[in-house]
Order: sequence, then C-alpha cells, then structure tokens
Amino acid sequence: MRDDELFSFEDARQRLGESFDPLPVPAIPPADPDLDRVVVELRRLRDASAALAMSEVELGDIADRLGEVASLLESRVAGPADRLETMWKGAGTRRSNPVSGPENPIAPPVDFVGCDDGSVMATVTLGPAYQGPPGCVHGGISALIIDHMMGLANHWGGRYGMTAHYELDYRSPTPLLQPLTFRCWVHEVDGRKTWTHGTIHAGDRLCVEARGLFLEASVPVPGQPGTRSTVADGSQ
Ligand SMILES: CCCCC/C=C\C/C=C\C/C=C\C/C=C\CCCC(=O)SCCNC(=O)CCNC(=O)[C@H](O)C(C)(C)COP(=O)(O)OP(=O)(O)OC[C@H]1O[C@@H](n2cnc3c(N)ncnc32)[C@H](O)[C@@H]1OP(=O)(O)O
Repeated sequence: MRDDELFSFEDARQRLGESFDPLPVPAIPPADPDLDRVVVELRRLRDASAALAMSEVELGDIADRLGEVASLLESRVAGPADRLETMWKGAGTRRSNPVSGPENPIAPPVDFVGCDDGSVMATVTLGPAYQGPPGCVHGGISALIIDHMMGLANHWGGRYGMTAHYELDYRSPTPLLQPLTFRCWVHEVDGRKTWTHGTIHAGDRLCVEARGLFLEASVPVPGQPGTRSTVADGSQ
C-alpha cells in the first residue's frame, strides 16, 4: 500500500471527477414479498432492544413473547449449514449480506448507488446499536461497511477479488444519528490486484479514509461440488 495516498474530500472529488450522477442498479426481488417485511420488523426490534436498558418495559413478558416467535421460526427454517447451500442459489450475496442485504437483520441496511464516474456511494444514518465511543460509530462497523463497499466498487468498476489487505485511518469521530456519506472507488489495477479507496464523511468533515488491496480469487460454493465463486458474481 502506498503511503502517499492520503487524501482529503477535495482530492477524492478531483480524482473521481465532478459527476456523481447515480445509475440504477437492478434490484433482485424477494422470493416472497413478506420476507423483506419480516426483516424490517426484526430491525425495528433490534433498534428497540438497543434501548431496553433503563426503559419501563416489562421485560419478562417481552422475553416470553419473543421466545415464542423464535421457537416458531427455528422449527420451520433450515439449519445454518443447509442455509449456506441455498444462499448461493439465486440472489447470492446481494440479498443476504450483512451490510445491505434486505434479508439480513444485522444489515443497517446501507443502500448503495453506483455513480457514472465509477464510484459507489451510500448515505446512511446509524443508531445506538452500532455505537463504539460515546455517540460515535464503532470503528469495526465503519470497517465492515467500507470493506463491503470497496467490493461493490470493484464490481462496479469491472473488477472482482477477495480482500487481501485493507487499512483505515480514523481521522475524526464518526457520529451516530447523523447522515454519513460513504464513497468507494477503484484506484489502481495491476493483473490480479485491485487497489480500492474509500471515505466516510459527516457533512464536509472527513471521518475515515480507507485503502484496500483485492486479489482475484475464488472459493468453493457450499453444496455445489466442483463449483467455485468469485464472490463478486453475486447472483447466479
Ligand atoms: C453499487 C452497485 C454495485 C453493483 C452491485 C451488483 C452486484 C454485486 C454483486 C456482488 C457483490 C460484490 C461484492 C461483495 C462485497 C464484498 C465481499 C466481501 C469481501 C470479503 O469479506 S473477502 C473475505 C476476507 N478475505 C479473505 O478471506 C481472503 C483470504 N486470503 C486468501 O484467500 C488469499 O490470501 C488470497 C486469495 C487473498 C491471495 O492468495 P493467493 O495465493 O492467490 O495470492 P499470493 O499469495 O500468490 O499473492 C499474489 C500477490 O499478491 C500479494 N499479496 C497477497 N496477499 C497480500 C497481502 N495481504 N498484502 C499485500 N500483498 C499481498 C503477493 O505478495 C503477491 O504479489 P506479487 O505477485 O507482486 O508477488
């Protein structure tokens, strides 16, 4: 990784060009429209449970009722190993990943757009479930989102690869409850290697800058002997 690549928002903007016009990315609809509704409700529960402590809620009753729902689901859905096999049929990671996947309740979610300059952008406001320092986003959450988003930027730029190395500089605190702008773009390519950069801003203030190295690679797909995925192919 090159040490001379630290950049300000202005540098990044210059690098990317002036046009950030978003381009449509085809959505993959759910197999069952109620699936996305269920996950929306789970996210409401997630956010409410981040505020349970010091609330006036009768928690014993809540635990019983949630336990009933969880037991109902567990007895009817596939186990995790079986689910890993079906997950790569159809929508692939696009519907189930932990950053933007509409089927994944731990995804904030972050909704990305591809821009006509080749970058990928997202605006997201994160709540207390993602807290690290007081009032601030946990640094690992920033890293998760940036890593995933650099993968998308690679895809958007016609590249693919597994993360081999990435590094972040936390330049200023990343606030919760305020819109954050994430942006990633392919910086340089060489054979199997792709160097990808990213930033997180709160308004005009630079919070995080990131540099990643991705290497073209493939991994075996669970339940599909002899099949390997480049990860970036997403849906099959
Ligand atoms: C907005 C709209 C976008 C459109 C969206 C539409 C569809 C989207 C569809 C799909 C979604 C796309 C993306 C999904 C997003 C994110 C995916 C999640 C990302 C991850 O979550 S991914 C998990 C973490 N990741 C790993 O789990 C990797 C484990 N790892 C390995 O599997 C190996 O490690 C591997 C394969 C990486 C390399 O192994 P290898 O054997 O192929 O490579 P090898 O060692 O031969 O090195 C070759 C050359 O790379 C250099 N090199 C190697 N490693 C380096 C390092 N760390 N630092 C610096 N240089 C390094 C060497 O020095 C040599 O360099 P040289 O050739 O110059 O000598």
